[in-house]
Amino acid sequence: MSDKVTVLVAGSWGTALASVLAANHSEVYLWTRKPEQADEINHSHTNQHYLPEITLPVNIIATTDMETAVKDSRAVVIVAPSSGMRQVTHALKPFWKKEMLCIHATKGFETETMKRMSTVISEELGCNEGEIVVLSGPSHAEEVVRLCPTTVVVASPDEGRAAAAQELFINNDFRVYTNRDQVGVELAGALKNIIALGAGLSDGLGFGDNAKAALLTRGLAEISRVGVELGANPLTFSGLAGLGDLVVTATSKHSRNWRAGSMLGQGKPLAEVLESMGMVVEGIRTTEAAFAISLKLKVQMPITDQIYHVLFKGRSPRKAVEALMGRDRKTEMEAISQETWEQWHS
Ligand SMILES: NC(=O)c1ccc[n+]([C@@H]2O[C@H](COP(=O)([O-])OP(=O)(O)OC[C@H]3O[C@@H](n4cnc5c(N)ncnc54)[C@H](O)[C@@H]3O)[C@@H](O)[C@H]2O)c1
Ligand SMILES: O=P(O)(O)OC[C@H](O)CO
Repeated sequence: MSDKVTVLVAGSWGTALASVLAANHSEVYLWTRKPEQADEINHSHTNQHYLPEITLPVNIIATTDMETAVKDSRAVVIVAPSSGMRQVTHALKPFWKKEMLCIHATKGFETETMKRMSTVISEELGCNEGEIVVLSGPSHAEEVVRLCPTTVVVASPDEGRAAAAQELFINNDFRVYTNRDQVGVELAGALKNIIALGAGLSDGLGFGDNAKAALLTRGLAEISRVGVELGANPLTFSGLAGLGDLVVTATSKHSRNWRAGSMLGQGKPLAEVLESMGMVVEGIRTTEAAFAISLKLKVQMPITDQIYHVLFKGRSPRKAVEALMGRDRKTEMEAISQETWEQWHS
């Protein structure tokens, strides 16, 4: 089998994952829709807009031609933002072969349908959802390209495919665990972005560490709650894709979700915040999807509910905090359904 591997889309994370793969494999093809970006990567070995001051490995070959990118590849890693996932996977389909390993590293939902990314990909490629591997965990692109030690998890119910994805990526700087809980890993990676926005809002309002610790802890409780209702293993939320990624996204200066939340907390309007980012802020769309899911499943997500109203209904961040702090008195475990509680303690 050839040693060629392919990454679809050359944003921050796609480029960083291509760099990891370039350390392990002889040829890494990186597909982008932008010809000027492909030229920059091939000639200057940089991707300045997304990863300033980083020199990329020379065995990353950028192209705008999907067939060139994918032909004879052993694995395709899709790193489109959730908003572009269906379109990118649709473009991949004519060149896709069943024997290729398909991995995605996107953290979000298709907002219109509330579907997870593995569902969207499997629908477009015409394969089983379980054949897709999801890569997630605490991993900012800016640190991965500087070879800072990073750990991630690759998840699929197909243990052979998860092991193959582990083998593809693992090296001394990038440690990869496997997990069978594809649903949980995918949901944890997407939903933590909402709580990271909330942590940014709290910091933007000038609150302290107590507020942030509360948001992370109660946030983890509510994303685990909805995750379990959607079929996740609750333990996944204590792992790299859950707690690990929640901590990094809610506290790191690299986090776009935290930064966006912080600007909103300082009173900037959403449109201005998004304009100034120049990169995707997945938590915005994810809040919309999670709010709709919580209504549909009748699962309590009080923090998500408040952030939804701040983002889309003009509620002031201060009013949102008041609403959270003034909720009915509860025991800490009260919001967990009886059924889930019994499952955990049986
Ligand atoms: N940046 C990180 O550190 C990081 C880490 C882990 C996971 N992620 C996840 O990876 C995904 C991608 O994020 P990113 O940071 O690379 O975003 P980014 O904003 O840095 O780059 C997104 C890229 O996707 C391209 N794109 C958007 N829609 C497209 C379409 N329809 N067709 C083709 N190209 C399209 C854009 O042109 C851009 O180059 C997100 O789900 C994010 O949560 C990011
Ligand atoms: O920069 P963010 O907020 O999109 O977060 C990136 C990753 O999800 C961190 O693991």
